[in-house]
Formats: sequence, structure tokens, C-alpha cells
Amino acid sequence: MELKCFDNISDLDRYAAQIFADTIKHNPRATLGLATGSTPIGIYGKMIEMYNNGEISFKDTTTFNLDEYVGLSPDHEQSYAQFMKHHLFDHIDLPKQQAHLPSGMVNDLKAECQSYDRMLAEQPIDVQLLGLGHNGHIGFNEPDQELQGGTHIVELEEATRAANARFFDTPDEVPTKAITMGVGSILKADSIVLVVKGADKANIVKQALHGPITTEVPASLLQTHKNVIVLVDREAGRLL
Ligand SMILES: N[C@@H]1[C@@H](O)[C@H](O)[C@@H](COP(=O)(O)O)O[C@@H]1O
Repeated sequence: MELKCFDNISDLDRYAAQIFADTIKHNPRATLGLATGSTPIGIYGKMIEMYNNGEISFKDTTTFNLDEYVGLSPDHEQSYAQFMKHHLFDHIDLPKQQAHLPSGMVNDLKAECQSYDRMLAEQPIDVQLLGLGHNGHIGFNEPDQELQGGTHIVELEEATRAANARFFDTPDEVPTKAITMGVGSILKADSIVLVVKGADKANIVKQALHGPITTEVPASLLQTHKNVIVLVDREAGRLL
């Protein structure tokens, strides 16, 4: 695992975006694993700048997002589908049919999980972007006695719902379930970029990187991957 600590958030965001840009330059047909949450917003901003400068094009890339809420339509303002449109997809040349998010709106969620896994198997992820939940979750893989390998439906922890309530009008509106890529699928990515920002994540990032490998801290399983780069700001990195 490689660790890089940044004094300046803009430098961190540029560094992360450059990893994705380099991947696309090396292979214009690359498959990118994308994440939501507040952490990647600045990174997407830098990717858009690079696209606008003519440095990169997404026209032949494929993207897979980690997760989506169950019960929110892709038009809902707080759906991850809207998040991605707003923060990245509407500003770049990625063809719509090459941008994949699991759907939390279909009747047969089990079939949706299987179909997402099939697509992931056909187009393995070259580089996966990850944020970190306060409880150590990655995607929406919550701490548990066991973790699932493939895409599955998860019951969100109250703490996770509370953390994400800031994006909704009222806390009750935060969905109770999500569909998420499993830890197994995340670990299949060729390389992983874990980004952690803010003092409130200092403790959990320390546990994830230096604590025991345990399903109770899903991000700790990243210690088993051969090619992970961890980018932290000064506050998040203060205990490392
Ligand atoms: N499912 C997402 C995760 O993919 C994300 O990493 C996490 C942290 O979010 P933030 O970056 O806003 O702290 O929140 C959500 O629960």
C-alpha cells in the first residue's frame, strides 16, 4: 500500500484525477470504477478540467459506480445517478450507455445484482476510486460478521443514514437500503485509489490501514490488495 499525504486539497484532487487520466491515456478503452459522497467531488472537478483542456476523452471508457440507494429513482435529486450526472457525466463525453450504476428501482433486485456482476466480469475495472465511511464502509459494504463478495442489497446502518442525511430535506427521507458492489468485486479492480479527507476520518483510516483485517472494518480488507494507493489530507492523515 502506498500512502500520500497532502497539505492542499486541490493538489490531492489533481493527483487522484491524474491517476485516472494516465489510465485513460494508456488505454482509452479503460474501465473506471467510480464513487459518490463528498470526497470525490473535487476529483471529478479536476477530471472535467482535464477533459476541457483536451488532455483526456472518456468517449471509449466504461464506468461502473459502486452503489445506489434502493427506492430512489434515477431522477431523484439525491440518487447517485443524479449525483454522477451533476458532478461528472453531464460535463464530459462519456456515452450514456457506457456509464453503469446499479438500479435500486427494479422489482427484481436479485436479478439486478446478478446482471451487474455479469457486466463487471465482462469489463473488469482497471482503476477503482473509493471513499471511506466513518464506520469503515467502502461502497455501502457496512461492518458485519461476514461480507459479501458480489453485488448485493444491504441494510444501511443508522449512523450511515445519519451521515448522509445532510443531503436530504429530512433524515427520514434517507433510504434504509442500498444496492452495492461487494468487497470481492472491489478487490478485483486492478488498482484502487482510496481517498480520505477530514479530521473525523483520522481514526477510521488508521484502523483501516494499520488495524487488523476484519469484516468489522470493511476497508481493512484493502490491506490484502496488491495495488492500493491511499491519498489523505493532513487532517485525515494525522494519526498515520
Ligand atoms: N456510499 C457512499 C460511500 O461510497 C462513500 O465513500 C461514503 C463516504 O462519504 P463522504 O465522502 O461524503 O464522507 O458515503 C457513502 O455512504
